[in-house]
Amino acid sequence: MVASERRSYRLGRAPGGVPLLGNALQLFRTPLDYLPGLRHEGDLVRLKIGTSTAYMACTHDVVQEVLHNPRTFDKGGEFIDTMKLLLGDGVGTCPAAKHRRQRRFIQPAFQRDRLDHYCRLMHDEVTALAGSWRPGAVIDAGTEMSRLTTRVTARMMFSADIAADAVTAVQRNFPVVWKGVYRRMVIPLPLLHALPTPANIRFTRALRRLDDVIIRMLDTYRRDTADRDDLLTVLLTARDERGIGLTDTEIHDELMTVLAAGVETPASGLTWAFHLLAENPDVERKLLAEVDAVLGGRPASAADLSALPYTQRVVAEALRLYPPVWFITRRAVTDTRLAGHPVPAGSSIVFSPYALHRDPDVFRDPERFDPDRWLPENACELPRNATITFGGGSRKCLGDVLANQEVTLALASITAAWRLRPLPGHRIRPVAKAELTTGPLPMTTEARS
Ligand code: HEM
Repeated sequence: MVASERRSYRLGRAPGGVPLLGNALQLFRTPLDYLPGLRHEGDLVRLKIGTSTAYMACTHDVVQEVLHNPRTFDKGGEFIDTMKLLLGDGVGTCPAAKHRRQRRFIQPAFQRDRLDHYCRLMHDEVTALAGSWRPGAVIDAGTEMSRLTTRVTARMMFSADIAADAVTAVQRNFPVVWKGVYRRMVIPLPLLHALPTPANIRFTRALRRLDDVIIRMLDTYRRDTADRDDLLTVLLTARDERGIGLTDTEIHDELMTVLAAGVETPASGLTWAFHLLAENPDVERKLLAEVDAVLGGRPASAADLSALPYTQRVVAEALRLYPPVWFITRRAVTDTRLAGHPVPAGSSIVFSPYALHRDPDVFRDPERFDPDRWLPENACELPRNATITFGGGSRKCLGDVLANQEVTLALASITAAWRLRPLPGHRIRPVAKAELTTGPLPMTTEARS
């Protein structure tokens, strides 16, 4: 059922637009202050970005209508075109017409039987990371979490013994590439990015090195066809119903997609969780009690997950308040209607998990960090798909279960051994980049006995 069949939905106009720029200043400078307020203007709100028009879906039903009509509201628009520089027609950026095929190829890598293997990788990596810290040191929580999730994702892609160099190369080069792609998304001026500035040279070099790693790994895996528990093996062996496999370019695009989708998002979720624990001592106390009772100081493994329900609620609530993917776009491919209102072909459709998760009509006291809103007896009062942390419909995140496990295991394993304390007087504000980050978050490592 589409939203407009349930009740009538208001079409509004975004406030504060100025000639020529429209609402671009608010959108690019202060999106996290501006977007949540748009729900007061309507369920669907028309925005001007320069000379083009975008429609923001502001309420739950309207967002669901967009997510569940992927052929009408398809991937497209400037952001997606820029992402394609890196991801080509990978599963996350390809149009609906290609999507089912791409998703079928990559889906086996996310099946339950493989998740235990990824949890073992996480166990190894988090043990190594936490073992490298010294009591009383000041670390930047975001940087440390990115290091962790980059290594886990790279090892998920290439598990061969001989792939250690490839994992290191991904760890070195991916952050540079991702930063460069983000710069190209917010400043869509190709000529500027072609200038031989130090940042552009670093970007081109890091991109070339990542491409080289993938070519080298393809070559290695083709020569030695051992059955490996990793993404590259899944992509190399997958066949469609006609027995046709993926081309090298398609494999490249899927590997890059997993890096782009799977590294910084869990790192952001984890970093926010550490910040929120430091700000909410009651929650921290309950979490530490659970972690101590279950783990007794050792790192967590997949078998511990079911015994860590409070930790899982902390993760769900951190991801509600600070969803790493804070802004999502689509493009209307034909003249259509959304929430009962006409939307011309080519219009951008946008929505924000950050704004939607703060809707007081859905979440009581939405700004409050309250893991117990996810207790079954409380969560049953929320509408279905109340949060869109992982999107929805046929383009829902492929790594949703994996990401929840990854963040829960890392949070439990680190808090079993360490308390991360914020530096006195250091204030943070959410920074809306490609992901929603805390910005610099220096924390002192306090060993727990
Ligand atoms: C907390 C961590 C994560 C969050 C918040 C997150 C969020 C999302 C969201 C919102 C989407 C949908 C975007 C849209 O509709 O345009 C998405 C798609 C996707 N995610 Fe995640 N993600 C996370 C972790 C991961 C991980 C760990 C992986 C893989 C290792 C992954 C792989 C993907 C892929 C492949 C897609 C594209 C799916 C498709 O279009 O069919 N994600 N993610």
